[in-house]
Amino acid sequence: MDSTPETVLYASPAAASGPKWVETPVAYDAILLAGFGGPEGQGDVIPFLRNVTRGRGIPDERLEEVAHHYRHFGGVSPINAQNRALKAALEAEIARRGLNLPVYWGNRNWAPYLEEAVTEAAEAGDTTLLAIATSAYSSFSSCRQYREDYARVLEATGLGDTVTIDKVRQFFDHPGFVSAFVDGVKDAVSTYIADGIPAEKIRVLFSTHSIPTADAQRSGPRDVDFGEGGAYEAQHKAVAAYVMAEVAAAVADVEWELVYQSRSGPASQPWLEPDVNDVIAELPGRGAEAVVIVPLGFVSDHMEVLWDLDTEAMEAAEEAGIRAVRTPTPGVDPAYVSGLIDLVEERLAGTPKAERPHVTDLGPWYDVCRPGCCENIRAGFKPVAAGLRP
Ligand SMILES: CC1=C(CCC(=O)O)c2cc3nc(cc4[nH]c(cc5[nH]c(cc1n2)c(C)c5CCC(=O)O)c(CCC(=O)O)c4C)C(CCC(=O)O)=C3C
Ligand SMILES: [Fe+2]
Repeated sequence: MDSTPETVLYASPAAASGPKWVETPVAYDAILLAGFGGPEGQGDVIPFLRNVTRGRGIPDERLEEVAHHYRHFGGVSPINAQNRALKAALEAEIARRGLNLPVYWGNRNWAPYLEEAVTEAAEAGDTTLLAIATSAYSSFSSCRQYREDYARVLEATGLGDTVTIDKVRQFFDHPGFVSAFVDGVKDAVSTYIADGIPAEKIRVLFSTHSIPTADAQRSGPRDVDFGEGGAYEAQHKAVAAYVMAEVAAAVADVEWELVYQSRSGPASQPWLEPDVNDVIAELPGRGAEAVVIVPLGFVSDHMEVLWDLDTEAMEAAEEAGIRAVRTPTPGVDPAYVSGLIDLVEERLAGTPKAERPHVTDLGPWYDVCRPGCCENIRAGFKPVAAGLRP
């Protein structure tokens, strides 16, 4: 493993002194909505995949192999349209609350890029930015990689001395994020029961993106032991347990498990398991007649949801001969949108940790990532923004 020490470039004054929770108000000028990005036509697919795998020199022939699900949908990922809708919904909520906070939207891997968003903000005189990434949990891919990209963009634009970028806490257990999942599972279980399927024959599968086990172990702060799957797995399990307790109180007690999807990378490298489709195939043998698939790791219906769940997992359920339904992602659900603005307001107000909403014992999560948090086994440490100076 690369043992280069972490460099935190561009830590804001709020993050420089050392609290894990920023309890002093910070007068942010604007929100930076940071998305993953996706192609919007067949011609975009390979250049997009080159961006996703930047710096790893993967030949185009290999990229074409992972392009098939984009090709199937005409080369268009739904993710940019979803982020446009989210930006509009956030702006409406900000206006409703009478706040003065422009929202600049940019992606890590496709236009509009983060570079453009940060440049536009700086030109408007908005230099103290609070980032909301469309990613709820802790891991390299869902947290640190965004922070590396903020640093890369500040470096590339030469705005490192002018612009600071902080981030809202990972919001996996914020009630606004969790609400759509609770409602979705309640509805799905009630519908099955109304159709005459007893609760004992229903299984709920919470599905999230698989990641290399080495990354999972390093997810979250280094100085806390979250067990073998790191903070990433612990966060998903805690949220799923919360959702199922709500379902048990309102509808019925149903068995559940956490499963993984969208594995990539070489077969020799261990990734988190079990795979959603393998578990679905086993369900009839375990006495299940119906399955509820919950896209717990995803904020909107992007390609991983449409392809890996709505296409592949649904096929697996059909082959297994069981009923299956996929519950909604937060998308632009009003509870989610308003929860994201609550996350911004707690930073503007410096709300004490004890007053911050969270539905699991793991939260509320840190405003400022600790040094070494969410390390990536493959790349070691690249410079990051939104961190605590080590
Ligand atoms: C944890 C996680 C999230 C959730 C957090 C978040 O939302 O950020 C996420 C989101 C997404 N991942 C996406 C797409 C891709 N992810 C890839 C590759 C990878 N993802 C990984 C993990 C995650 N990924 C990992 C460990 C890899 C392999 C190593 C690497 O390459 O870093 C590849 C390369 C090809 C391949 O390996 O399959 C693609 C094309 C899209 C866009 C979808 C759309 O277009 O609608 C989104 C939202
Ligand atoms: Fe991914």
